[in-house]
Formats: sequence, structure tokens, C-alpha cells
Amino acid sequence: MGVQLRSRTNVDARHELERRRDFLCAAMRESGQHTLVLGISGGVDSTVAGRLAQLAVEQLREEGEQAWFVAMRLPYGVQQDAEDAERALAFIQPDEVLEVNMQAGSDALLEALESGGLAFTDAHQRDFVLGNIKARQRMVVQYAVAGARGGLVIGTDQAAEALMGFFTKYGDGACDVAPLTGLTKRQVRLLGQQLGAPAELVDKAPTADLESLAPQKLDEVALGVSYDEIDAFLENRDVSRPAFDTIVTTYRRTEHKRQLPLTPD
Ligand SMILES: Nc1ncnc2c1ncn2[C@@H]1O[C@H](COP(=O)(O)OP(=O)(O)OC[C@H]2O[C@@H]([n+]3cccc(C(=O)O)c3)[C@H](O)[C@@H]2O)[C@@H](O)[C@H]1O
Ligand SMILES: Nc1ncnc2c1ncn2[C@@H]1O[C@H](COP(=O)(O)OP(=O)(O)OP(=O)(O)O)[C@@H](O)[C@H]1O
Ligand SMILES: [Mg+2]
Repeated sequence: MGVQLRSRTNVDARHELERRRDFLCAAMRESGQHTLVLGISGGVDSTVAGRLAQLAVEQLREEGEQAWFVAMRLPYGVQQDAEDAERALAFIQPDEVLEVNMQAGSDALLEALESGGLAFTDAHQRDFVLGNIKARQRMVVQYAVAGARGGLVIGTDQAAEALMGFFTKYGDGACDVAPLTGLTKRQVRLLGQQLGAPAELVDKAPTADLESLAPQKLDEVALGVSYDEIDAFLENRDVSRPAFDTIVTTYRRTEHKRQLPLTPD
């Protein structure tokens, strides 16, 4: 899995943008794939990764190579912050936008599981499991496009989510290239600002938005610690004792998500 910390304290936004765009160009050249694929949610991570993807394919085309970026809208039913996703697309200016509504497929899978005999302890557990199905179904459709177009799937993993294991294993954690690796949330926002992304997206409160019973639930509520505190931990700044304990406990509990599958000796 492409999940790593590798965070650094000081980054120069302009330099980081060039380096990460060039990384995407090199990954396309070396893999012989001509397309990049990424879901655009309206959050800051996919806004920054999406713009980087578009800049990378434009760079390759300037150099005479074939390259194309497919941005994907992947709402589950009606997404409450759909306007932000539209804002992100308007800023990214992707070569192509594909929209797939994830509701019918995700619901059908859950219903088939229940018909097959899987029972949940309560509505909350059912909703949480459905949330991870949504994230994995998004992975399935992005890989379908990559398979059809000769493409690489972009992941938006960054150091704050990697540290907390805050992603669905083999869902949004699965990808071919992860251009935001190592960035703290603050640094992702810095890159967004440098790119000229709309301030409302750069400053937007992060949400995984996977739970139908708690739409737009803030990551910080789910995590029990703020991104400022997670970033402070990653950047070797002072962190309160309760935040430190939460971060270390969560990091240890989610170690399996940052590793390859367990295998016999
Ligand atoms: N020790 C261990 N060694 C090896 N494997 C282990 C394991 N413990 C669990 N597992 C496996 O891992 C599974 C649990 O992991 P997983 O399926 O990911 O599920 P889980 O970590 O329970 O849930 C994913 C969390 O990430 C959040 N999330 C998801 C997607 C996107 C975002 C976002 O920020 O956008 C956030 C989501 O809100 C939720 O809190 C278990 O069901 C089991 O299969
Ligand atoms: N509704 C959606 N439509 C398209 N892609 C999505 C959607 N929800 C999630 N994704 C994909 O899953 C990734 C992980 O979601 P995550 O919430 O961590 O990132 P984000 O929404 O871009 O930023 P933030 O973490 O600040 O909310 C997104 O970057 C995006 O590629
Ligand atoms: Mg989000």
C-alpha cells in the first residue's frame, strides 16, 4: 500500500509543487500509462492532487507526449457539499469529467450481503460498514477507468491521514501514485494556496463524508484530535498530553494499514 509518513518540517510550496508534478510526469513515463484518474470530492486534498494531475498532463503534452487527466465525480446519492466539488472542478480544469453515482451499487452490495445472511449489531454498525463499502466502490470505479484508458489511479494520502490510519484499507488507501505523500494537512493547504485554489476549498474543514447517518461529519470529531495537533506532532512541535496519547494509540492500532498483508514467516 502506498501509505507512508515521510513528513518534513519546512517545505517551500513552489518547489514542492514542481517536484510533485514532475513525480507524476515521471510515473506516467516510466509506467507507459497515458492517463491519470482521480475522484474529486470538493475537499482540499483532491483539489490539490487534481490540479497537480492536470498540470502534469499539460507538461507532458508540451513535451510532445500523450497524456490525459480524467477527474471523477463519485457522489453517493446527493452530496451535501456538491457545490464545492463543482468549485474544485472549475479550478482544476480537468481534460475530462466522468460522473458515477455510487448509491445504487453500494446499496445493492449491502442488501445482497444482508440477504446472504450478514446481520449487523445496530443501525450505526450497518452505516459504518456501508461507509467503507462506498470508499471501496470508489476505488473499483477509478480502477475500471484506469483499466479502460491505460491509466494510473491517484491517491490523496498525506502524512496526517497516514499517521492516524484514517482511510479505508484498499478503499481510498489503494492507488498507483500518491503525490501528496509526506505533507501535513497545513502543507496541503499551503500548496493549494500557492496553486491559487479558492480560499473556501483551501480552508475547508476535512470530512470523509462516508456515514449516511452523520453526513459531513468532521474528521476531527471522528478522530478525537484536531489536524493542528496532528500536524504539530508530525512537525515536532508541542502537543497537549491528551492529543499525544490519542495520536500514539491510534497510530499503533492502525499500523496494519500502512503495511503489506501479513504473511507466514
Ligand atoms: N491488526 C490487524 N492486522 C491486520 N489487519 C487488520 C488488523 N486489524 C484490522 N484489520 C483489518 O482491517 C480492517 C479495518 O480497516 P478498514 O476496513 O479500513 O476500516 P476502519 O479502519 O474500521 O474504518 C475506516 C476509517 O477510516 C475513515 N476513513 C475512511 C475513508 C476515507 C476517510 C477520509 O478521511 O476521507 C476516512 C472512516 O471514517 C473510518 O473511521 C478490518 O476489518 C480487518 O479486515
Ligand atoms: N464524493 C466523492 N466524489 C469523488 N471522490 C471522492 C468523494 N469522496 C471521496 N473521494 C475520493 O476519496 C479521497 C479521500 O477522501 P478525503 O476526504 O480524505 O479527501 P478530500 O475530500 O479530498 O479532502 P479532505 O480530507 O480535506 O476532506 C478524496 O481525495 C477523493 O479522491
Ligand atoms: Mg473529504
